[in-house]
Amino acid sequence: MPELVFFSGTMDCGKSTLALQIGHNRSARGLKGLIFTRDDRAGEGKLSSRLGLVTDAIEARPEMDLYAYVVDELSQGGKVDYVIVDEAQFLTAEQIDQLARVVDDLELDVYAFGITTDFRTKLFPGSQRLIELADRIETLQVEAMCWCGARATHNARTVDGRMVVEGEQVVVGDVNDQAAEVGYEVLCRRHHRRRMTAATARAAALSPDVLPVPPA
Ligand SMILES: Nc1ncnc2c1ncn2[C@@H]1O[C@H](COP(=O)(O)OP(=O)(O)O)[C@@H](O)[C@H]1O
Ligand SMILES: Cc1cn([C@H]2C[C@H](O)[C@@H](COP(=O)(O)O)O2)c(=O)[nH]c1=O
Repeated sequence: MPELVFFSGTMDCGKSTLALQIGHNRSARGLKGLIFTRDDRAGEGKLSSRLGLVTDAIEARPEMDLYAYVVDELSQGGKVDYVIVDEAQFLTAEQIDQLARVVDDLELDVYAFGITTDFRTKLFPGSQRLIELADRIETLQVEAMCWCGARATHNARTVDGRMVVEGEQVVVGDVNDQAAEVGYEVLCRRHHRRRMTAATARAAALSPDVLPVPPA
């Protein structure tokens, strides 16, 4: 039975790597997939992993009808056995409905990869619709970690090194990019709530207020 599967997790937990692996294993068996993405860090029409692998992909612009695209491909004699979508959080709710239609009417598996919540802990529209419609939601097994060692469950945004909780929902960026004005860091919920990034935790540990006081 074909499925709409949502592989979700924080930033930097291996989603794009898994997307590339699923595509690789299927193409090794002669299957042909369509790969969509939107706003990958590597640029337009690319699906890239931090492990260094990158592949060409179809840029899923907001106005694009993904169901119609797959139907067009098939009616022009193209072979499509499955569909992969990376950065699925950026898709519109309508586009997720179109993906569900690809599964139900064209009987193709659709594997969607994305983060669920933004830097304010609010759902992205694409992720919300995937949670509503997916046959299966898979949490990535390689867990990203907060600086405290706990499993990272939330994505924080930093601007000039300081964690922020207001701003545009979409700003393409990366974790561990010291040079960028806007950066990201994955945190556990406790430290996201306290707005405590690795840098602020380090600064607090060095502050005289929390240094052990020697006995008088
Ligand atoms: N130098 C490295 N050696 C081993 N694994 C790495 C290295 N750099 C990144 N990774 C792995 O790649 C993961 C990020 O993969 P990626 O597919 O880009 O994540 P996502 O798409 O979820 O943001 C990291 O969690 C880590 O497991
Ligand atoms: C939390 C958050 C992230 N983004 C952007 C930053 C990256 O470009 C992508 C996530 O990519 P990854 O492969 O999962 O690392 O999303 C954003 O625009 N807004 C946010 O709140």
